[in-house]
Amino acid sequence: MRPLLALVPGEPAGVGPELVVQAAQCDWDADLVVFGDAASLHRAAAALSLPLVLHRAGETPATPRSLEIVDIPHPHQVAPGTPEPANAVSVIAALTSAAQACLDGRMHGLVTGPVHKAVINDGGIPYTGTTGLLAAHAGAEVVMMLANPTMRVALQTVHLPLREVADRITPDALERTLRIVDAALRLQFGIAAPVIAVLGLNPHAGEDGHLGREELDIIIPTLERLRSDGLHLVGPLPADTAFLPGKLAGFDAVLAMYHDQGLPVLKHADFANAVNISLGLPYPRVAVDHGTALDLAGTGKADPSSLFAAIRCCAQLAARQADA
Ligand SMILES: NC(=O)C1=CN([C@@H]2O[C@H](COP(=O)(O)OP(=O)(O)OC[C@H]3O[C@@H](n4cnc5c(N)ncnc54)[C@H](O)[C@@H]3O)[C@@H](O)[C@H]2O)C=CC1
Ligand SMILES: NCC(=O)COP(=O)(O)O
Repeated sequence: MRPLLALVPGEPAGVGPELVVQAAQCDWDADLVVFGDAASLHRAAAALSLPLVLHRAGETPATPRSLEIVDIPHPHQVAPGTPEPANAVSVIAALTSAAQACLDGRMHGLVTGPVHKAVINDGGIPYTGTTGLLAAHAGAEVVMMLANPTMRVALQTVHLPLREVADRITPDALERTLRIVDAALRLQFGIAAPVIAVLGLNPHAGEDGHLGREELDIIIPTLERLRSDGLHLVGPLPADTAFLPGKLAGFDAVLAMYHDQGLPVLKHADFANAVNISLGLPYPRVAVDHGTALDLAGTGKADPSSLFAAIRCCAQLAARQADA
C-alpha cells in the first residue's frame, strides 16, 4: 500500500518551509499532503529558486509534481529568521489538523518540521513540544525516541528543567516508558526480542548508592520486575561508557533518563540523518531531529537530510502498520 503522509513545515520563520519545498522536488514511497501556509512555501521556493506547484484537495494538479496542500494561513507576515508569536496559533492549528486527519484515518502518518517552543509560548499557548501536544490530542501516553543509522535513543524525561528530572523518575513512569519502547520495537520496527539498555541517572549509575539512590531504589527494582515479564533489559548502565561502539552494538535502543544525557551523543554520531519518532501514538509520527535553525532560514543552506529521512521512516512505519 502507498501511504498518504501529512507533512507540517513547523515554524514559518525557520528552515521548515524551505525543507518542505526541497522535499517537493523528490519522489517518495508515499504521497505527501502539506498542512500549512501556502504563502510561506511559495516565498521559500522563490528564495531557493525552486519550482513549486500546489493544489487543494479536489483540484486537478497542474503538473505531476504538484503538492496537495491544506492551506492554513498565518495571520502575520513571515520574515525568515524572525519568528512572530502571533503566528503560534496557526503553527499549532496545522499540527492538530494534520494529527486529526491521522486519527480519522484520512492520513496514514505524520511528518513534522521544527517548531520553536519559546515562540509558541510567547504566543500565549502552553507548549513543551509537539510530542506532548500530539499525545494529549490522541489521549495516548507517548515516548520520544530519536534514531539514526548508528543508534536509537529513547527518553525517560524530555522538556523540563534539569532540577525536576529526578522527581519524575518513578517506578510507574519508568515501567510505562519501557513497555512502550519494547512494544514499539517489536511491532513498529519488527525486532522480535529487543534488547533495551537503560542508563543510570547518576554518575557511574550511582556508585552503589554513594552517588545517588535512584538506581537502587527505583531503576533496579523496576528492571527486575520487567525482566520477569520477559523484557530484555540491560542496566542500569553508567551513561559515560554505555555508548562505546562495542557496547552499543548489542542494544536495539538505549533509554536515557533525560534529554541531554542521550541526545548529544546521538546528534554527534550523525546529526544529518537522525529523526525523532513518537512511540505510543495510534499513527506513525516522525519529525526532524534539528530545530528551527533561524540562522539559516531563507539561505538555502539548511541540510534537508533529516526531513528526507523522516519522510522515508514514516512511509515505512505507515506501510508496516497497514500490513499488520
Ligand atoms: N523537531 C523540532 O521541532 C525541534 C525543535 N527545536 C526547537 O528549535 C529551536 C532552536 O533550537 P536550537 O537549539 O537553536 O537548535 P537548532 O537545531 O535549530 O540549531 C542548532 C545548530 O544546528 C544548525 N542546524 C540545525 N538544523 C540544521 C540543518 N537542517 N542543516 C544544517 N544546520 C542545521 C543550526 O544552524 C545551528 O547552528 C528551539 O526552540 C528548539 O526547542 C529543537 C530541536 C527539535
Ligand atoms: N529535542 C527534541 C525536540 O525538541 C522536538 O520535540 P517535539 O517537538 O517533537 O516533541
